[in-house]
Amino acid sequence: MAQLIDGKAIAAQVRGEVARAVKELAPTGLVPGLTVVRVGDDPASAVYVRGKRKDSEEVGFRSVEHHLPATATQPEILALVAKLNADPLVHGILVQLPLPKGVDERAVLEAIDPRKDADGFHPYNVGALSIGIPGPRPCTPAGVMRLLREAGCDPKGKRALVVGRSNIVGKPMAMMLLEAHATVTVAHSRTADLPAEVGRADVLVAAIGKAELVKGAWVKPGAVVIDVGMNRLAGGKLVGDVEFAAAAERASAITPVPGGVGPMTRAMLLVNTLELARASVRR
Ligand SMILES: Nc1nc(=O)c2c([nH]1)NC[C@@H]1CN(c3ccc(C(=O)N[C@@H](CCC(=O)O)C(=O)O)cc3)C=[N+]21
Repeated sequence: MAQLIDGKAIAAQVRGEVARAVKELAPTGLVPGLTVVRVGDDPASAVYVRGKRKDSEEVGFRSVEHHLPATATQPEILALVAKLNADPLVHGILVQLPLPKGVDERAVLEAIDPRKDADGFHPYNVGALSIGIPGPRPCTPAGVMRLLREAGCDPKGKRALVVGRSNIVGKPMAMMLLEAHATVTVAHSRTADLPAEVGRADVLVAAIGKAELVKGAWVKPGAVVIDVGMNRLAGGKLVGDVEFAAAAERASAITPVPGGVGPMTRAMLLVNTLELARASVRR
């Protein structure tokens, strides 16, 4: 049976580290500030943003949420981002995605000052990741790297397979595994033989967004399996992109859903904001 990688517990540990760092900064007068912009009334976004707020307050950040109506126009959103860019108390800005239809997401993400980019989604920071310049990194793949480390898995020299090629998870995940010296393959919806690719992977990161698409029987015995998927079934149950029970019989370690990657995504947002705040006094 596989070792269970407890994302909830590791995320709590990361929050503890961030809280300690915030206390150490207090005498200097620096309080990391995270501002979340939420547009419209997507119920899932409301839940996520509430969670981010709770996390930020727990670690001692200055936490602010701006909620714009679903009818907010792109110029209005850009004006808010410009105001936050200019506010010295704001170190991290997160614009909750997805944005309402008709708003150009790319234009909004590009308008965020890259030095305040809590998600690491700005094209400058995407480029920085690809050539190894330090900076904020996308939270989900950064959380996965931390989970691997905590599970005692060093990707160096291993075959890593990332299933999914999104800008927010798959692509940055591949870059981070490459930086960690893995031999990286990226599979996606047009991959010819996914079971064969999975069968070769020592480290498997599933980020497709389809419930239990990756079958346990495909998993290489002894592999480390990280499941980024969060799929809500009709009955309300949350499942990952990997068939958990069957995969756990073959893997050496595996993340659960929920309680795996999700809590780490939130925790890494705090790490990014702390680092952005620290960098703000160095310039
Ligand atoms: N600019 C931006 N940055 C984001 O990081 C971002 C975003 N927009 N839009 C939406 C997605 C989604 N997301 C989640 C993070 C953690 C959990 C999480 O903690 N999930 C729990 C379960 C929650 C449940 O039970 O529903 C878990 O996996 O254990 C979920 C979802 C961040 N997102």
